[in-house]
Amino acid sequence: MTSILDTIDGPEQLRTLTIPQMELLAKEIRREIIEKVSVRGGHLAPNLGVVELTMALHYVFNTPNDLLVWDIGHQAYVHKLLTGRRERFHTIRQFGGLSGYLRRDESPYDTFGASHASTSISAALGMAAARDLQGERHKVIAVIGDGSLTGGMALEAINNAGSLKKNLIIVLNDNDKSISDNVGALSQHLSNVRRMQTTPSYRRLREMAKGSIERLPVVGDKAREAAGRAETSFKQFMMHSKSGAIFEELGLKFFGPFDGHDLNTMLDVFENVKMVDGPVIVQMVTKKGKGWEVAEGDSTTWHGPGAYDYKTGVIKKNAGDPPSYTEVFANTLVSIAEKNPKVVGITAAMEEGTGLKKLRQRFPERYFDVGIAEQHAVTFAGGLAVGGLTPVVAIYSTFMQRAIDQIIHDICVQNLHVVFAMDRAGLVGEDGQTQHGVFDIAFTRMIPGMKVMAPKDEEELRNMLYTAVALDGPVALRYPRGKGLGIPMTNDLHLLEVGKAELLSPDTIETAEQQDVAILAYGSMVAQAELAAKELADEGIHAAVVNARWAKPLDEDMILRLAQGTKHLVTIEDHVATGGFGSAVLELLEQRNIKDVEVTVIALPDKFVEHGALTILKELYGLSSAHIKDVVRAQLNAHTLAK
Ligand SMILES: Cc1ncc(C[n+]2csc(CCOP(=O)(O)OP(=O)(O)O)c2C)c(N)n1
Ligand SMILES: CC(=O)[C@@H](O)[C@H](O)COP(=O)(O)O
Ligand SMILES: [Mg+2]
Repeated sequence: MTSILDTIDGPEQLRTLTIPQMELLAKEIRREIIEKVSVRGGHLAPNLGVVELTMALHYVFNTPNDLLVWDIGHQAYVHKLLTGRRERFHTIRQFGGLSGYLRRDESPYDTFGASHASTSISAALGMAAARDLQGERHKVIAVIGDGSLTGGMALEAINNAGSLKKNLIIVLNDNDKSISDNVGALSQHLSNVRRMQTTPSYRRLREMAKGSIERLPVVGDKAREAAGRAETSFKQFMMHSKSGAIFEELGLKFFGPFDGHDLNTMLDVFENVKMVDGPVIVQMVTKKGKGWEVAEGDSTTWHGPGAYDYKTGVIKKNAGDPPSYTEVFANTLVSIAEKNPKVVGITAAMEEGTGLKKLRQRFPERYFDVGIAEQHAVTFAGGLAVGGLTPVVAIYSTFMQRAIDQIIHDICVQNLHVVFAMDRAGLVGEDGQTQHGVFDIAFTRMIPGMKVMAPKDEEELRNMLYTAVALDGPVALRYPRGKGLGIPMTNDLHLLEVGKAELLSPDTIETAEQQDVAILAYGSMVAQAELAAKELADEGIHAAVVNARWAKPLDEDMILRLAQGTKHLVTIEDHVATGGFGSAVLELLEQRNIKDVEVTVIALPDKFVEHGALTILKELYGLSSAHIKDVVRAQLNAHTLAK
């Protein structure tokens, strides 16, 4: 039997449906998402929560002429299904398939690329300003979550919108959740607004609203018919109620809260809001994970699960996998904090992802979730450091990009002792171009006073964190997404010497200098370098292997000795070539005027790397032992030919 979803090539078909048909479609969309996402994982609960909201938006607004701007875009799967991407939906987050976020090059309905939070209002306001300057008349609608509203950019944009007075509709998708529980005073305020919905005074207002539909601005017949009379009229009251006072004070009109799963209400509200002049905020209350019990019951676990069995609701796990770098980091931080009462941890709304939840559980008073506010997190850490504490700021590499000036201006210029623990460094796989953490060596290494390191495995991560906490001044450390190498862990923690690399093979620097080539590997690339060297030895090619440990300060002595001894260097890192570890090695050779050394830098090219399984991406971009071997052979062949 043909489903309604099968008949939807775009919003124009959606707009021909009746409310009962739309309700059926909502069920089909949920089933489609639950089944397709189960294969490789993805952002499940956020999408189940916005099925009706997305339908209502595309129904009422004339997309893509009216511009719909989603914040983050992790909740845009329904939007994709309704805008001509149903056929390819099963490819989502896979190499060559649909992106898990929004991309302007994927569809004209994706008006603004995203995946980092809190950008939608700024982008939408810019679009509204461009529209007005050019005499155009379309609507611009930003859809932002309650979590994303905690981000500074969103608040900066509201500040700007309140004074610019452009026609702009901001839909607040309020599910009372970030990935974990939402935090902060604004979130608390929204909870209070939501609570009004069930208070007696609200119910009284609702009663009063009955029968006064004639006072509404003109609405389309369909929407009027579809709308519940009480709810539609109630909006009029809410417009001037105190619930959104904080926004009204800033010059925006506030409507809500409304039930974000009730199509009748939403169609009417959006039809009305369309006709309001100036910037407006509409609060839609939704439930993360809506429609699937398991996800509704634990939306944090189901925010972005890996593959799962959609029949049983069990997330697939490989038994016996080594602990992840995140887990090792989190456990180590707790044991360091147990001995050192000055250590505190900061997360920007990522207590699960960074593992900092463990610190919260052990030392709640020494744990700070500042919301999606990376810039604030860093400067807040600066304040903690001035106050005599040792802050460890745990932020994914990609999100740390947000806070480059805070790192420079607030921490490094003042040489404050703050530890930057950058998880998800390197390629992250399915999350793709915006989430790969491939710029952090460059943006930390360039700053005076910063120390920069990366561990070769999870055991070394423990010692690096221990070292970083024990040092003084700013220290950055990066480690990858996913499981460790399965190295047996010791209970000891020991200090690493600053700027000292580890020669892995051969045993002494004197022998290493005599090898055919030296492979200098940074962080998680060390394992590939060791493998390559082992296999090259079978071919009679002898390679020294170095675990670089530090991108700043470099182990200049070791690098120079190997360069001058072997005359062949290969560097490898999971980071862009520009400004990375290899770049640092080249700068050193240039500064010392060493010219007669052949150096090949294996690193990511000057482009945004697409999404896909890590194995595919690493192979494609040469972050593999096979590629190291090819490079070494080419260097040595060229050398032989030149002789
Ligand atoms: C700058 C930034 N920091 C952190 C994240 C990680 N992150 C992804 S989704 C999310 C929660 C967003 O909450 P909300 O906006 O309420 O959306 P919901 O998932 O509840 O629909 C976070 C913190 C991000 N995408 N961007
Ligand atoms: C949307 C977003 O930014 C996060 O949900 C991100 O996808 C999390 O990545 P991890 O799965 O690596 O924690
Ligand atoms: Mg939310």
